[in-house]
Amino acid sequence: MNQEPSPDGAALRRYRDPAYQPLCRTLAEVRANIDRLDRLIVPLLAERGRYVKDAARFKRDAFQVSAPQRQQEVIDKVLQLAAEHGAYPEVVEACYRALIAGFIAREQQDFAGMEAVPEVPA
Ligand SMILES: O=C(O)C(=O)C[C@]1(C(=O)O)C=C[C@@H](O)C=C1
Repeated sequence: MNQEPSPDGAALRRYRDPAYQPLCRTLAEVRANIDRLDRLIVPLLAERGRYVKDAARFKRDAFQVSAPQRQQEVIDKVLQLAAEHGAYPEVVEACYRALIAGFIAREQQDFAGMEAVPEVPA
């Protein structure tokens, strides 16, 4: 029978690595920390989204919105940050590929609703 884990029960398993230091006494405590971090992450994603929206003002066409070279720079940068902070690289890369895909879709929509700035004659 499938059953969700008990939030308040004692640990059922342990890591074989003797150096592993548990962070929490219960799953409820683990989840309270995950929820705390999600409350920090989502506002940061909202702020990031506002800058992506602003980026559309500086672009000429759909290729520039997609900016594949910049996408690769962002992936390389976050993989470097993952290494510095001990984050799982495959998780960071998957998150950022999904994030960028979502942001590009939004930016393409924003771009389609914009008008060109008239060019000022020299
Ligand atoms: O840097 C840009 O030009 C952006 O629009 C931002 C961003 C990003 O989410 O980091 C989004 C779309 C582009 O594919 C490249 C990067």
